[in-house]
Amino acid sequence: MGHLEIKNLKVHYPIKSDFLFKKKSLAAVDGISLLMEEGKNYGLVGESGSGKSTVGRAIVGLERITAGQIIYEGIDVTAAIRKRKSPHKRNIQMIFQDSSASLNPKKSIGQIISEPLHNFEQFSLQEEKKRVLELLEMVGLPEDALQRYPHEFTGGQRQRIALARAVALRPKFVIADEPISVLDLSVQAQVLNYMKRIQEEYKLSYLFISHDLGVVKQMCDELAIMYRGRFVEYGDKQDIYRNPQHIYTKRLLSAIPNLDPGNRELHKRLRREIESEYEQSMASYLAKDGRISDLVPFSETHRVAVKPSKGEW
Ligand SMILES: Nc1ncnc2c1ncn2[C@@H]1O[C@H](COP(=O)(O)OP(=O)(O)OP(=O)(O)O)[C@@H](O)[C@H]1O
Repeated sequence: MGHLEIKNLKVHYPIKSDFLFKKKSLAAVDGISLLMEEGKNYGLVGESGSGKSTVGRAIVGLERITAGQIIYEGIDVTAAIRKRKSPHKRNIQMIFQDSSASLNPKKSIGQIISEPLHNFEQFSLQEEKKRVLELLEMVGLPEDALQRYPHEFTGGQRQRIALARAVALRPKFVIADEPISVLDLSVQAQVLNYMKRIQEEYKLSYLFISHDLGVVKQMCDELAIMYRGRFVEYGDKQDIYRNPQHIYTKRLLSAIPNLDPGNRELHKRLRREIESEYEQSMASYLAKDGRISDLVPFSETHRVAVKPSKGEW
């Protein structure tokens, strides 16, 4: 079984400093590690600005890494993955949130989907067309989509086109960065269904990036909760939903709208825990005249024990 490992990844962006000669940087990702096994799905969840997209982009080689390693099948690909035609790219692909930016408006759907095939396969024209049609069918689009352009499709259809392009080379890992967050609810479910179906067929793994714990619940086996460039909690999905350890995770969970009736009790419990933790930290903050950052102890990563799960959450 293949695996993709991220080891102590850091991505720091240089920022302007008030002082001459003093360089400052923003730690968008500040030392995260994750081991992804082929066939399993992973969720990366956090608020806007927590560093999720930067992690995804770094894994596929779109960011300059400050420190750390990307290891695929035991091989350090950190430098190689940054090259446009790196052979590792065929196994690690990405879908972006905004399809109007990620699909070139000047290229037809046929050209867009066949691009990775051009770069990595030695197909004849006929073979290439056959494969593109196969991919279109997989994402539920008609043959005549081949000659049409991205603006002629809805947001949901464009994400399906992006999905077809991402899986054209049968990659082992697909990083999906908020792939459905700008779509209507009914369309969201449709795109997720195509993603699931393709996963079953290709046995690939998704790293599903989202700000919404409700969405990743359907898609992932394991979850990492990210806050200010670090993981504050990592573990089995069921465990995290049933028994979140970190106050930040509790806050994200308690913010999920429309919880099923069975989970209202959990909601209430989380709210009580959040209030009590907040009061405690406020008391200790006032007692020792600490810094604001002492208010909530966000620095520690909680590992949730992986227990056998009893039924769906
Ligand atoms: N190219 C860049 N240069 C400087 N700072 C950046 C750059 N890209 C991202 N950042 C900053 O890094 C931090 C993390 O950004 P990132 O986009 O990874 O977060 P995110 O959790 O994916 O949020 P969102 O869901 O809003 O995209 C933010 O503070 C952002 O402003």
